[in-house]
Amino acid sequence: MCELKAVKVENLYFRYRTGFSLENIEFSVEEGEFFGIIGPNGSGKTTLLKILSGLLKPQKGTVLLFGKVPWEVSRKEMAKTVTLVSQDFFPSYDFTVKEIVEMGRLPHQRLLNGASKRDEEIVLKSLELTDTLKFSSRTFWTLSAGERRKVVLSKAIAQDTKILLVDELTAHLDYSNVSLVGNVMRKLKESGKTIVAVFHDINVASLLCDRLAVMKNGRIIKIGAPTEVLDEGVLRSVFETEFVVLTHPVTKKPLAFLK
Ligand SMILES: Nc1ncnc2c1ncn2[C@@H]1O[C@H](COP(=O)(O)OP(=O)(O)OP(=O)(O)O)[C@@H](O)[C@H]1O
Repeated sequence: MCELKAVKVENLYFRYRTGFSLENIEFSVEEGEFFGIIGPNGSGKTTLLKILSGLLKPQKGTVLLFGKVPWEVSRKEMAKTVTLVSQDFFPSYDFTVKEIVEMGRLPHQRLLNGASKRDEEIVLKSLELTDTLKFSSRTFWTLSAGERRKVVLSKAIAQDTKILLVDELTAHLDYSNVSLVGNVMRKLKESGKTIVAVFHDINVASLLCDRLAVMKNGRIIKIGAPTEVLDEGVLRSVFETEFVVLTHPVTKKPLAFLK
């Protein structure tokens, strides 16, 4: 019997009214896999994540998350299956960090019942994991961009979905926080979560991901292990600039540098 894929996309076509389109998108992600998406600005990476999260509906093709079509299940069921850690999270009220992370537990609560002791424990653990517990009583907008990024990730961790979609995992983070967030993602993967993440830093993608997809002009150009994708020829044709690819002396993963 064929095992259910965490993510399965077939023959996907999506077009914005302004003209940009995603075409012939086909890939699948195994449960527990860390799948990275790289590609130039405007190649369609965020649009693809929004489709996977159910925020946008494609005009053609199939999208299945554990066998279910995102826009055909209830919002509550979706919110237990998948979460999108987006670049643009703008709370409309000056919530505290703790209140933001508590929002991640809402899909698990019954109307009027409020937060349980377990919800509280999960919120605290999520804050601890990303080292944001120290900010828990500060309001979201008093934090730096990098600190806010980690809070939004904490909220997603508290939501405890089977799939995490992460747009620009390391944007605004310094080296110690890239390392911290990388370790958090590894722990999530070890606990069985499926992660699909967009990266601008292809070397961080190489170090963290099991497989990578490279996008250009709304199409997937190549999918494979980092060693197959971080190839000088592939990178040159996708980013239209020269690269040199070396091997990380410790992890043996490929690392790409501008020539
Ligand atoms: N809501 C929208 N309406 C119309 N066009 C859009 C919309 N959102 C994005 N686009 C366009 O679709 C294209 C792909 O955008 P998308 O944000 O998916 O690219 P990306 O690969 O994530 O880019 P970046 O690396 O710069 O974040 C771009 O040309 C963008 O201008």
